[in-house]
Amino acid sequence: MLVVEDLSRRFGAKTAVDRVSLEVAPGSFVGVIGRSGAGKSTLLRMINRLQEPSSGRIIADGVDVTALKGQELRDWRASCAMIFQQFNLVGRLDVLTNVLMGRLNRVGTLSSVLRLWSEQDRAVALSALEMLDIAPLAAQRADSLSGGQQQRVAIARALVQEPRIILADEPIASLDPRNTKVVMDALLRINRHFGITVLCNLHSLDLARTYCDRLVGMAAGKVVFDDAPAALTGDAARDLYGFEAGEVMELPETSPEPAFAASVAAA
Ligand SMILES: Nc1ncnc2c1ncn2[C@@H]1O[C@H](COP(=O)(O)OP(=O)(O)OP(=O)(O)O)[C@@H](O)[C@H]1O
Repeated sequence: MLVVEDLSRRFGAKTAVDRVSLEVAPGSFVGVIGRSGAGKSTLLRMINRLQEPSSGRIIADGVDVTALKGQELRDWRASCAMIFQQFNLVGRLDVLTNVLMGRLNRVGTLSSVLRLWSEQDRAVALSALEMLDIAPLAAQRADSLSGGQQQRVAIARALVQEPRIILADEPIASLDPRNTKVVMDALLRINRHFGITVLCNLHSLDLARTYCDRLVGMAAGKVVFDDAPAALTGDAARDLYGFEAGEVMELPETSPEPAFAASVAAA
């Protein structure tokens, strides 16, 4: 269980995240939604400790993550892998090497400097690429791939870290609709297959309702909605997004269809 307790982050006079408390069950697929500037990225970055909280705590399976230092902090970062909008691959390196970078915390310093990967590490990386249907691209330079392919490489790199949690910060924001579906399907597949908890910042409410089994809505740093996607009625979306609501979702006249994720789980 991941527990966020009364977590805040201030930047000068601005409170980006304001006393957020959440409990995230293992294996869930949680969408974090809200207007630009609501505090979604700052929340995810604090969970990974890329950003230090101003106050509050993050507890993972009873361990106070906010107090971790040194190797324990590095281990925590490896166990909650981040996926970014801009993929963050090394463009001049091939796909397999980019994926192997996710194993860096598991090999010795010398091996990592010399990039001496074991056969086992290569096998793990290749199987992650197979899981994401991009194994034939293993030898290609990362910068020769499409955006959707690059994001799948980034997900494979996250997967070989053997994380408990994946924190995806607007992972599809720079992708076209076809690649958006491929990448969201890939995240859902690894969530269901490995039971990895996914926290995913999403701008599109329609995508959030389609893929997530819980939605956390943020406004001005606070959690203002926390419920199943089916509870996100047009009125709730209007409360969350105000006049922008029509831009981020098809506003339903009645209750929305059950989430795709729920129907997959029930099948
Ligand atoms: N490093 C920083 N320095 C100063 N202010 C910051 C910093 N990071 C974030 N903020 C501010 O904190 C608030 C929340 O930002 P954050 O990026 O978490 O929002 P968001 O919901 O992820 O937005 P978006 O959807 O646009 O990414 C914003 O007002 C932002 O300008």
